[in-house]
Amino acid sequence: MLLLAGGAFLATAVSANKVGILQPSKRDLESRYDDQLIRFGVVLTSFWGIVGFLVGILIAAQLAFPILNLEPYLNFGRIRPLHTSAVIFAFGGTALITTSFYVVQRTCRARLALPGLARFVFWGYQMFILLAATGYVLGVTSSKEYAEPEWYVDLWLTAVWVAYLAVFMATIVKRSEPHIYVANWFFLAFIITVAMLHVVNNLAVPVSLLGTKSYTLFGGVQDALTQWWYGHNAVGFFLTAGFLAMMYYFVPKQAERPVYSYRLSIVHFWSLIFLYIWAGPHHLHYTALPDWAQTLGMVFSIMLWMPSWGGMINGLMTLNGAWDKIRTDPIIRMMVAALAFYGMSTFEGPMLSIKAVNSLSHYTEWTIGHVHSGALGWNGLITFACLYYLVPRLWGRERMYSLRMINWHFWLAILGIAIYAASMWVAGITQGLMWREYGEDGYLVWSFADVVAAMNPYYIMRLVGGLIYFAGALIMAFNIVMTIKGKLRDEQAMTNTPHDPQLDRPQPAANPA
Ligand code: HEM
Ligand code: HEM
Ligand SMILES: [Cu+2]
Repeated sequence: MLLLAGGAFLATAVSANKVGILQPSKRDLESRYDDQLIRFGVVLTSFWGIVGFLVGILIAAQLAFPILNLEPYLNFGRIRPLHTSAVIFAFGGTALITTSFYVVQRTCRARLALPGLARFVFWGYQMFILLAATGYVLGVTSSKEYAEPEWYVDLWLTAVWVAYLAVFMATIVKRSEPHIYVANWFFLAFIITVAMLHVVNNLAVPVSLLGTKSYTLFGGVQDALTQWWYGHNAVGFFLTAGFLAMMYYFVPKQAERPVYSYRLSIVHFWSLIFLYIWAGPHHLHYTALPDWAQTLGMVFSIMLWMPSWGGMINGLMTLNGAWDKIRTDPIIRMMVAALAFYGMSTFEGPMLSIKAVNSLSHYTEWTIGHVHSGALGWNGLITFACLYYLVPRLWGRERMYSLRMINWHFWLAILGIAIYAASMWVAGITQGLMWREYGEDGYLVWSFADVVAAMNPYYIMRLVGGLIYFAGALIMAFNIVMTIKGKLRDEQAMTNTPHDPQLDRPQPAANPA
């Protein structure tokens, strides 16, 4: 409450003083598009990424070295949701709002509608992040995974989100381009579905008006089903539909090719949307949920493989005729890797949803490996690539400060993901097999504590993978700062046979850098 009051005070002060954070700046009023929020968004996305990865590293270290559980504010139970919210909602959410405001203006050839409300959306969402994060550290939680914020934060986010829908829709309505490009379809599906999921899953009765505690409206297995209807579709519409929207704009742009198949994009859009909504019960296999509902979740998950790969194929095939760019353009290479990880995790997901497989994988680190091959590989890499696309354009620079640093970022990220995912896959399958191993006398061979101890080396490996991934993100942050400052690193081209016109500049004979 104090934070809200402080935020409102700050907002009033800032807008009264016309600092230009809450109003379009002069530069943006004169330019064709309203890009002020997008510049803030690019910086904040990088910032939240670094924060979120750092908290991920902290909890990874806590699992490897339990002595790092610092009671009460920094114990694992409070910091884990801080990590998941920081990466999904702060890093991912800011990236989505930022890119959606950028993309909708370009593809509609219209300025952002309702500029005042757009500023409320942007800064109000940052306020939501602060409200949620402070709550977690203080032990305020609704205990619903990925929906941990308590009722007062939920209400605030509802207001912000309705405004977001209004700004986005109004911009589409006033478009001067008759066609609504497919990226906007995906963004709209993301905004509308997240609104529905958020409102229904967070229906709750507060205990008191001035207290933080509330109780959910649902009970028992209904609560579990509502929660995973939400949780699964948070993956489907936040981490997938929204990021596919980014993919559909930035991959063709960077590749300088039209999207491979417009028809495929429409077909996989509608099938993705209709199938995702039903797959949630795969999170509740072998629970009190009726068996038919579990099977339903499994069947829809397996069908989901196809529209998912439809998106991957459409993205990859957009490079038709420009495949050499993978060698010459590190941003394209990052996009291709992101799509490959999207394909991998949407193959693994349907497999995990098969009940026989899930009986081994559920509750194990395998799930964590699956999550991070999607999160680090797909969401992380596609966001980094979009940031690299945006920064030079938003600040009017020729290119990023250093292309070679993008290359370093790429390889560090790939190495980090490989170590993270591989260690979790091995850990998870080991864990699952140890839990179910019977001896000849019919007793379980391993006690629970034995299995915990067996995980330790993998936890340390995962920590190393996370640190490497993080190092790549630090290089990106440095690269972005230098680009914004207007610096250009004098460096040799990535290859001697350049394709990208940006690389066609005459190169010095020797490498002075
Ligand atoms: C340096 C990078 C990262 C590290 C070191 C890291 C580490 C971790 C750790 C240690 C956990 C807890 C695992 C457990 O309880 O067994 C976790 C959970 C999670 N992380 Fe990350 N993470 C990183 C990046 C990300 C990113 C970028 C995202 C999403 C965009 C993400 C999403 C999640 C989610 C959704 C969970 C919960 C998984 C579940 O409950 O099944 N993480 N992470
Ligand atoms: C066709 C697509 C996908 C299907 C069918 C699918 C299916 C599954 C299944 C069966 C689980 C394990 C449930 C359990 O045993 O508890 C799971 C967990 C998870 N998946 Fe996926 N997955 C898909 C794609 C993705 C992608 C692309 C991402 C991330 C970008 C992702 C993020 C997650 C997360 C965060 C969890 C952990 C939820 C939790 O327990 O906290 N999934 N998924
Ligand atoms: Cu799911």
